[in-house]
Amino acid sequence: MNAIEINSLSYRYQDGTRALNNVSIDIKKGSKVAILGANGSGKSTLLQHLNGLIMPQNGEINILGRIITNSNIDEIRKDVGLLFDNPDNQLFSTTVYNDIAFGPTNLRLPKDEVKRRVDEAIRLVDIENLKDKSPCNLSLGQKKRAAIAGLLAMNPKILLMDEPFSGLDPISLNQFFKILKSLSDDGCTQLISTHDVDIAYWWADYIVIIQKGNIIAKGSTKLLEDKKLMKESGLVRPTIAEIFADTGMYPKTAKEGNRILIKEGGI
Ligand SMILES: Nc1ncnc2c1ncn2[C@@H]1O[C@H](COP(=O)(O)OP(=O)(O)OP(=O)(O)O)[C@@H](O)[C@H]1O
Repeated sequence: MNAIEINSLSYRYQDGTRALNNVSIDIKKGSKVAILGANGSGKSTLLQHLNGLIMPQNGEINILGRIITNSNIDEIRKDVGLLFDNPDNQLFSTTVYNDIAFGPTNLRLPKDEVKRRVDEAIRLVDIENLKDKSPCNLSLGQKKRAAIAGLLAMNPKILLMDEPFSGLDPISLNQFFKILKSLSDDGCTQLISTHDVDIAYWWADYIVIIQKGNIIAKGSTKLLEDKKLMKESGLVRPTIAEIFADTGMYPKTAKEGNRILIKEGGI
């Protein structure tokens, strides 16, 4: 069953910029999707359509069995969380705690359920020490974590993340993927927009490559091994794919590559 079906979606900004051209994508429930493309290729515009921040001009979007319209978008948003590339667009309350509580409070959940969800999100993202601070006074990485906690407190069925890795240190990044893994185990469908082919290669189970608003390829992570396609899309092959090119071996991470070298190379 598909979580998201995008059919012939096109979008032109008011100044005439054509940001999406006839985009069609089906995304299975529970899948991990990386949307890759050069700067200005249309990744953010596409993600913003999926929670109704931008409404379709042409074409339609079906989210968990409902075609997005002005009348059902508030309902649909309860199931779809969007992590903005700039967390300043997401954080606006006086304290981190209130910010995380904003979404579940708006759902009119009982107070003790709001508190339970906020406490759990704070624990998961490990920002206990920041909960009474003003979001304006946080570092970029801390803001990102607070914004992620706000989304987690909404229990989204679909999580959209626009460039989520920027500003996260290696420990936070590791922790971020652990959170995504546990959400994924619960069936949450996840979409990430990124230029990071290395992460997309090991993390994703479905790849969408977009160029100047057109989908030029979609499918398995094998696409990222295609040197010509990567060049055409303004991307490069993942480092590990480059190292193992033409060897008939396809490790996804440095750790897997190292294991192969020790085994095959007799190191
Ligand atoms: N508000 C806007 N008004 C006019 N044009 C816009 C607007 N927002 C984006 N665009 C244009 O739409 C196109 C797609 O932009 P978008 O932000 O979706 O790309 P992106 O792939 O997310 O880029 P990046 O990787 O740089 O974040 C670009 O040509 C951009 O200049």
